[in-house]
Amino acid sequence: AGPIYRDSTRPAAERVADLLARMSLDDKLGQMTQAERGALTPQADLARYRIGSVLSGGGSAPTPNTAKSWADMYDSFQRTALSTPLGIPMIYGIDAVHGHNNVRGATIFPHNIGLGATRDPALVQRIGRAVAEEISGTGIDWDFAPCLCVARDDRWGRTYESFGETPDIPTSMATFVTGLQGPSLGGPASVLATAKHWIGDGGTTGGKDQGNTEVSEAELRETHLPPFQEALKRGVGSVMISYSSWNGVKMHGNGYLITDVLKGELGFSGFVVSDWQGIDQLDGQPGFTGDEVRASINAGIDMVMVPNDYKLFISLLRTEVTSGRIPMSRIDDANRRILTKKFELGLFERPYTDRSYTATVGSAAHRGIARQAVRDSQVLLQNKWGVLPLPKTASKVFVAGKSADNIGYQSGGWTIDWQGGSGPITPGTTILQGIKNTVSPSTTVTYNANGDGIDGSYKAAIAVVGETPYAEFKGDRPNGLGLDDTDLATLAKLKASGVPVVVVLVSGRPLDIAQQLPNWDALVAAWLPGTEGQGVADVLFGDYAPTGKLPSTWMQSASQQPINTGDGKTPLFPQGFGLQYARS
Ligand SMILES: OC[C@@H]1[C@@H](O)[C@H](O)[C@@H](O)c2nc(CNc3ccccc3)cn21
Repeated sequence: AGPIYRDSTRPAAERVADLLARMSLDDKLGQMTQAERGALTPQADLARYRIGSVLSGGGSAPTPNTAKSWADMYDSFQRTALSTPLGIPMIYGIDAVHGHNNVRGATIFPHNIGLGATRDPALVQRIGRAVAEEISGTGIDWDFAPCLCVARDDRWGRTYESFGETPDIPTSMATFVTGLQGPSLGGPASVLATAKHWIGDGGTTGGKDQGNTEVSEAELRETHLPPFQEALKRGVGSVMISYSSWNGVKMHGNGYLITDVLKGELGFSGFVVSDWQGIDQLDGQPGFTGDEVRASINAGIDMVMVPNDYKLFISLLRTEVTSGRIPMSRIDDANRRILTKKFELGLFERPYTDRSYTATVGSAAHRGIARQAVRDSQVLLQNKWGVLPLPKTASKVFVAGKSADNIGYQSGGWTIDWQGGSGPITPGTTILQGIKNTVSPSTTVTYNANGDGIDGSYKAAIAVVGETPYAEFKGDRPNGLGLDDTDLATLAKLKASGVPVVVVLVSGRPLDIAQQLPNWDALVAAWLPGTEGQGVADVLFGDYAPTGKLPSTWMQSASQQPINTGDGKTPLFPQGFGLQYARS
């Protein structure tokens, strides 16, 4: 019989204890180190430095970017990891935050704000399962999702990653964890989930990304904690620390909230991972130092997303340990947490890609789930004289707007590239294509992004407008949330034609549109629907009635931000608002 840690019939705790006893200090330090795939050159460094985890940052993909080459890449890294004396498998993490969004051809689901509008936790669980299958098909075992942020200020560039502005909606959508992991880790296509970002990322002053959340502990616990409690109840295996600060203290160095509250009071038994270069920010200077390594590890961080200078990290960590400034008990605790999840995931038994899932990437079944999610996320905000649903048999329909025929725009950030992109960046159905698929063969659909060619002969004009993609701090909008000049010009042209105007807003958050709204006959918030734009047309032409409800308060003006339900301010539309079609 081999060593206990290789015996899959033994409880994880026993296997961990046996393995830990066999590990050198270097083995242990390596397990706490996560390196970016592009930084691991030569790849043999993964073994030489006993690196325990690899990640793809946003957009960091193999060439060609196909599911098969992702799986081949994963297996190659894993083979290197297993070549070490103890053969501890590496765990690979990625941001699959609205589908396996770095992989070309993957199903791209609506971003979380749209899923919040569905108020359907069971649907979100099904989405988690579908995403887990696509992730598993590429070998990857760990998803840096769901973001359980409670976005309080729409000026924040990550508002679309939030399921809603009050804790009840993100809490209800923690079902995504169960979808990803399964009822317990290690089952079919089980992928480790990450509750992020601990804690208070959505509550910063002014909605500044990586800013300062200035609230009492009672407010922090009341508003930002409940979604994490639900994720813990569902057995979430990892928690990622927020870049933000709480009352001026960087979360990445906050021992009270990480160790005393998350691990102690809440009893979190998984492992805590930093954000990308998160520990570098503790001293306000670029790069990381031994002091920052010590402060973050002693605060309770178990694994550091370095992600590039892993040699320096390991060297500094070793010095902090041999000097006694980081106790060995902390190192062992971090290793126990990390190794427990690797054992529970079944990585020691099944370290390589299960190729039976590779064909699920972008499958019709998954795209069908995504299309349903798109339908259910549409929120009808205005519908004068019941202009919606549009008749499929209308003789002529005009479509305008920069976002009507653009997979990149309708998917938003975190799609193929970190910041997203424009045009046919991955296979999907644009909203325009969806419209064309829906109308009758005798209907003429004319598309012009700027609205050129509109005249009174059209039954209606559909203007698909809104935001171009962004992620994180690049999406912060401290100086206004209005439509851009391109969209305003398009809308003015349509208005001048006298034809009824149906506006479809493709955005990651409520926008400041109160002034323009009276000129529109109908308004549908489509959020960031992803690749299955057919779901928008399904609602516009009545195959499905709109059922979406606002997950966040819709401002009258950006000057009201932050504006949230119950704060006494008068919104344009309250959280929970959503019209239905008149009974036909
Ligand atoms: O992609 C890894 C993490 C992600 O899980 C976190 O939610 C997010 O806060 C996060 N931000 C970065 C920073 N990304 C980055 C991309 C290109 C250049 C520099 C930094 C990485 N990550």
